[in-house]
Amino acid sequence: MLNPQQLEAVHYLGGPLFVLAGAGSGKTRVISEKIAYMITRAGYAPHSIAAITFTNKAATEMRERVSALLKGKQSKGLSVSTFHAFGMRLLREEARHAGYKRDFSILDASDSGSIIAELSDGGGRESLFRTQQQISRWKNALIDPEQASASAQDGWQVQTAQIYADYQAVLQQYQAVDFDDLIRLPVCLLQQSSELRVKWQQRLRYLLVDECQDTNTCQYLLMRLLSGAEGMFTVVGDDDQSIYAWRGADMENLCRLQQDYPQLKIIKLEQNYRSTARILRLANGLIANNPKLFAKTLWSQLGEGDAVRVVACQNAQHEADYAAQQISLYKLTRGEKGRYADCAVLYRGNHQARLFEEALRAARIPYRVSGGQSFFDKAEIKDVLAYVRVLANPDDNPAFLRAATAPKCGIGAAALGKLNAYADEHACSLSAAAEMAHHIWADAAGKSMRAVAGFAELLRRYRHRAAREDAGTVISDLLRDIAYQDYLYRQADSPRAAENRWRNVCDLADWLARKGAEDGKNLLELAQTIALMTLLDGKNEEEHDAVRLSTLHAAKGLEYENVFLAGCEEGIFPHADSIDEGRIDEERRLMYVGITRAKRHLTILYCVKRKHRGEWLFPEPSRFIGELPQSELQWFGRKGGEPAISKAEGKARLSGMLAALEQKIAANKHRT
Ligand SMILES: Nc1ncnc2c1ncn2[C@@H]1O[C@H](COP(=O)(O)OP(=O)(O)OP(=O)(O)O)[C@@H](O)[C@H]1O
Ligand SMILES: [Mg+2]
Repeated sequence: MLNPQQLEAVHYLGGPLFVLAGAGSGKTRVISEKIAYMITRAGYAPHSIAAITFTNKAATEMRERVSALLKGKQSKGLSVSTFHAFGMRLLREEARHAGYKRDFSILDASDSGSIIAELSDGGGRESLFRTQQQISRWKNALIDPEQASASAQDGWQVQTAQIYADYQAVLQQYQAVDFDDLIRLPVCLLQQSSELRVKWQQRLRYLLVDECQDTNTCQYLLMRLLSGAEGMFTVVGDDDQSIYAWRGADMENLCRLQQDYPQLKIIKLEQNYRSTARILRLANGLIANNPKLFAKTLWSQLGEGDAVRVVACQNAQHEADYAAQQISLYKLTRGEKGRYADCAVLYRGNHQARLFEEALRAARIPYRVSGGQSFFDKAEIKDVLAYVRVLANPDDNPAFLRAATAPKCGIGAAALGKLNAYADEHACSLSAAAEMAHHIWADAAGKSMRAVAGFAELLRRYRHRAAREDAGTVISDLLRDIAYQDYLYRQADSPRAAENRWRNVCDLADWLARKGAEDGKNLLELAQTIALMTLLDGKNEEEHDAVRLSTLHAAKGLEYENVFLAGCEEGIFPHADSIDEGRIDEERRLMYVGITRAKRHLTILYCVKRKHRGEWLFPEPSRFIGELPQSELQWFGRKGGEPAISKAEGKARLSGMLAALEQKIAANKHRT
């Protein structure tokens, strides 16, 4: 049952609406319920509604939720996606207005990083990162290369503006866009053409945006352009959970809403349905240390709940073992009802994941990592996807290069150089140059010539098949024809490593087959879908009962019964860079996000000793622990406090528990 404020938000369709509320107050739920209400009661056709979520995973969840609420009524045509996926859809449809083909490639951060590295002369990783960030910032502020150059403040900016101009030219030549373009280009198109604006505004009668505190200026503009002057939208958000300022998200956008839409209605939600009263008091106590943009209160009816534990661990190994052991205990003491998937370990940086993975593996606890190195960043996956990309978009030269060299098919550096020269001279793509192998090499029997012609023929054949046959068949035949498995075994350090990598490739092939069948898309059409999935949340995984290991950033919007906040130490969380650069408020909001993921059980972990670059450091506990209402905390392992269980003791207990669990499972099997 929705509460009166939630109902009001669901029913209000009279103009722009902003639902401003703290964590766990049902903002996301309001969006799902509102979509269902609009379709079943208010006469909106599903295809006239677009909902925007922050991650692909959130979009999947929302889609499922809405279809459950619709109880069989059709939701076909309803768009629930991230800003980037939405932008891609628009751009695909209007590609020619932006000088692109429909099948443009989408480059991820590392692809665009390599292009930028090639365009800039020298400089280390640090300087490349700065350049890439600056270009991204310009793009998000809708500043084009000429404007960037005109407004450059110093030598570095002048140089970077030049790289920006070259970079854009290369993207155009490759028929590729980067992630920023997926929002920027639609915004430019809609700004420039009133015809397109009207077309899209008429098509989308209503827009709903979740997590709007994290939209950047470009995304905000897209929203405004799509919803027109009337502002037919509902946005929901929480200024206390704004954690993407470093990527250009701007809380000012929340204030801008009020200026841009004087008729804006604001509804506040105050009841939290997620967490116990004690967890909420901690969250409220912490965030009170930040300056307030909007005043909010949050209360819960879910009872006081357990004390929140703060555990001083001896070192990072101990921290990981402790979490693993507590998770076993949690599962064991709840019998049938206990699920690993109700537990999450959240941390500030990806590098913290490894020890938890090892500890969970040792304790035979299934887990999933999110927000970490994406599945799609693995070399073998990028290799296979390079084939998919170059099949979909022959102009994608980086994909051509990667595909032509992994596995090696007899095309050496010299041959590639020759191809490149031909492509430059004739202003064509490498794929097109490869088709001309007979012209480029006079000797028809030469090895290079045969290799290049063979590769061109392979691409041609598969391009033809990919447009007609189902994705699964095409990809598995392709893998066989290029002997990719043999290549992995030749390349890898050990057969085991090769086996793992081949398993990843098979996972990808299975997934492509399934996704293709589900969405009715062929391999060429899937290419763009895949590119988008690398953003933020990696591969869409099948849900099964597994502990979630996640960065705090990637945990936004989610909830778990039992949450462990790991590495709460000065330098780690808050992060050393944020301390140096005075970005503590944003780190505090991140801590607020972490605390409010917990429904019932919350454990805060820190290490008194941690190895950093081979040296032992003795970090201070995070200042955020000190800012929490101390009477709500129960300490373990601190001098004079209750001891955290020692490592040896923990291991002994854990193996005892595992044995008991195995017995139980065996007994169950017997019975059935
Ligand atoms: N009226 C209600 N009655 C019962 N449960 C509710 C109600 N509204 C929301 N909930 C539940 O409360 C939990 C939190 O809701 P939701 O995720 O929508 O909150 P949120 O405001 O989006 O949180 P966050 O700020 O973390 O994104 C969910 O489990 C949701 O199903
Ligand atoms: Mg939410």
